[in-house]
Amino acid sequence: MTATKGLEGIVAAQSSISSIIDGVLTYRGINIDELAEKASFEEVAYLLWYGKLPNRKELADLQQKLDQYAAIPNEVIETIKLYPKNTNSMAALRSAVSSLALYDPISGDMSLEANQLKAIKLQAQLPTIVAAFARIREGQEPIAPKKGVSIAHNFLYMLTGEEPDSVAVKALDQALVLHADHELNASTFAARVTVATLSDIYSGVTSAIGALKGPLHGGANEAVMVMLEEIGSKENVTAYIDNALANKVKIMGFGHRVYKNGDPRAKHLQKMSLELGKLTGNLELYEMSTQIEELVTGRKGLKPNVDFYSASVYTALKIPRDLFTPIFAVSRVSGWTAHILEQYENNRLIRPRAEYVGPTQAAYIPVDER
Ligand SMILES: CC(=O)SCCNC(=O)CCNC(=O)[C@H](O)C(C)(C)COP(=O)(O)OP(=O)(O)OC[C@H]1O[C@@H](n2cnc3c(N)ncnc32)[C@H](O)[C@@H]1OP(=O)(O)O
Ligand SMILES: O=C([O-])CC(=O)C(=O)O
Repeated sequence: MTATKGLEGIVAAQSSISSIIDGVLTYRGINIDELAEKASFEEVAYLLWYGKLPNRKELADLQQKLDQYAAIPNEVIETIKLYPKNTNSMAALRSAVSSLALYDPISGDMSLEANQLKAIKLQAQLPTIVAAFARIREGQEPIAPKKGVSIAHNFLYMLTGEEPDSVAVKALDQALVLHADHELNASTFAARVTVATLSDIYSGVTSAIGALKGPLHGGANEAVMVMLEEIGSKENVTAYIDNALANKVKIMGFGHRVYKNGDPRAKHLQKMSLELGKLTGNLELYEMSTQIEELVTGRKGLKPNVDFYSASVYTALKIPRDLFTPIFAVSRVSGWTAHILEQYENNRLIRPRAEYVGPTQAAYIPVDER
């Protein structure tokens, strides 16, 4: 038995949710480029869960359910108020999402209908949790979700208490579409491993949030912003990148396990970053980012991934840096839950083997003789 480090190239599940074939990403067979231009995030969530785009009535029914479940239990709000104010935002999200299960009377109901409803509840409630956490830590009261608006609109409204402008809503909606699913990435795999024991959907999503938090995965979008802030201005880019590469420091937002010729989502985020930069009259972050891209691609052949330009996009939307990864979770919960439903549909325990490399035939030495 020989282990493959990082399971690179190992096909560990069958799935009909999203595909990456020859560098092209599709959700249920529809090219992400088309979805990014034309679809709303709610349509995409429906597509991921049910395998087809919703008609008007199906979309209206989904919107009605999202409205119905967007408020989070008061007990969850009260516990968020007890979290340390400077706690990590993904740790807060992980804890709050885990606690949702305690107040959901159907959390242990494993029927398909109950699990489909729990997927919608989680999708409705994650944005409310992230916005509530962001306000509570600032000493502000959380804002109740609005009815009849998109998740992107509602999130920006709950964050600020003000009606967001349509450009910001459109940009966030598009970012949510681009982050919704991505085949067997680490957090989705964590979710599938968890529920393959027949544990519940809340356990699966809690595992997934834990996996997304790390900087080699979703946490990279925040790390990109840390890097941009450290660099400070365009004049410093070359020295910073040269120094990082010379010291074998990874440049956040570059490289990918599957894409070797570029991540198809990155170009959409780059375009958004440019457009938002022009609109806000501040192109500094966009220009620094393109300069970094030129250097890293030129020196190492590495291309930006989905996390790279999302940092400047979210900053242009005035979203605090440590909410970038929670926003990734707000989008990816659609994909996680779709994968969890798919796993339940044709389940088998996921239990690979390890290549043992430790000592063999070691003797037990009594404690007083060690
Ligand atoms: C939503 C997402 O999860 S997208 C990914 C987000 N993560 C990041 O942006 C973090 C930075 N990138 C990385 O760490 C990696 O490219 C990963 C984790 C995305 C992919 O990792 P792997 O497929 O395991 O590639 P691995 O880390 O083994 O890298 C292969 C080689 O490229 C180098 N490399 C990979 N990414 C980078 C990078 N961002 N900067 C500098 N060098 C890099 C590695 O140092 C390694 O070089 P070596 O062979 O000389 O040791
Ligand atoms: O697929 C991966 O390994 C990481 C990624 O890009 C994602 O989860 O969106």
